[in-house]
Amino acid sequence: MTAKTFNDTFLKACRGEATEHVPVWYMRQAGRYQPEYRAIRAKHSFFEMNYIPEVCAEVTRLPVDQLGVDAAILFADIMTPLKPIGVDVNIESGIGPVIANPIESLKDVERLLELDPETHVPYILESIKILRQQLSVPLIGFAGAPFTLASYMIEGGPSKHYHKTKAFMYTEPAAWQALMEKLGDMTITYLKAQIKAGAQAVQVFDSWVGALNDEDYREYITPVMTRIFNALKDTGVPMIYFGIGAGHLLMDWNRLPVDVVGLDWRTSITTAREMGVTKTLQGNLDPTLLLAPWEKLEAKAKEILDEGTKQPGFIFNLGHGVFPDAKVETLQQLTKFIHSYKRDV
Ligand SMILES: Cc1c2[nH]c(c1CCC(=O)O)Cc1[nH]c(c(CCC(=O)O)c1C)Cc1[nH]c(c(CCC(=O)O)c1C)Cc1[nH]c(c(C)c1CCC(=O)O)C2
Repeated sequence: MTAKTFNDTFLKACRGEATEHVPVWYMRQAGRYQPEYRAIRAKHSFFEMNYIPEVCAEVTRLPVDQLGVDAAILFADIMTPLKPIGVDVNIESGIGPVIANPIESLKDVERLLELDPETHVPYILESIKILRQQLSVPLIGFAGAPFTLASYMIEGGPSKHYHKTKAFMYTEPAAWQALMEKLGDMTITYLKAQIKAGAQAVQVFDSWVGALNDEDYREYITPVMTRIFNALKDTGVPMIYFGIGAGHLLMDWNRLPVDVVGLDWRTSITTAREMGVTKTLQGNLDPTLLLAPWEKLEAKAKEILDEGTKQPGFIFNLGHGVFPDAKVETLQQLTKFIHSYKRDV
């Protein structure tokens, strides 16, 4: 087997450098829309797929081989490191994470263990090492951000309005502070361990932080996010920060010591630039468009490419994860289209 040359387009774009083609990867690029994934998932629970490094590596590679994307993202979940520190979480198909022992008080926060990656998540580190031997594209490591993790830990599962989470934040400030500190420490330790094992970029998912207004974001979240990104800066590995419905927070994000901002589909690239966002951008096709006629999908993808490539260093992605009813062929066609895109000058 001859080793393919390493495709570093994604890493160059993260650093804001010009690239030969626009790099692309998709959030939730490994998942139920793939028949091969469904076949493996039929044999294992979600966490079992995490625990067996060969399975984890196989599922991580699936979309790279099948779609030809420019980066792989480790197959795990934002909940993966919470289980060994004392969160009784399960991933239920079609629902998401469900937690049997939600956090209700400072005592519950104090009960959480400190993450020791070598003993708590050795299988994650092993999967990364295996993948680095096999991949010819960069491997993205990731973690959930404190607010988003806390929302599951407090609500006990998915939520619409995060009212328990926000009520806890407002009424139990000391417990909230302690929780943010613990989750901040955990995120730093976990991502440092992933980087040491070989992750070449990291994405921090703050999917639900858009539930906060900008003042609350600054008071309750900016300190912990600043601490996380500052602690990882010395690794030299590009850092991406992503959230949904967070257009009103973009200027706060632009001030964080992070390299790349991930946009959802609600805020166009042009709007973000007009607001004053100067960071490298990643995004932001509405994943529902994967279900639309090709012409409509292509037109929107072209618009995003035209806007994104106005400055060097742009990464194409979806504005949120691939849905289970998307078609592999559509993602293949989209990837080809992005790779063949040339900017009209
Ligand atoms: C909020 C969040 C979670 N998990 C994640 C986030 C942040 C990104 C986002 O906002 O989507 C992150 C995540 N989850 C998963 C990955 C793996 C890598 C990849 O993107 O391919 C990543 C990066 C696998 C997964 N995580 C999950 C699946 C589906 C599991 C299955 O097969 O049943 C996958 C492939 C489960 C999960 N876990 C979570 C949800 C909302 C769900 C989906 C529920 C469902 O649709 O069934 C929590």
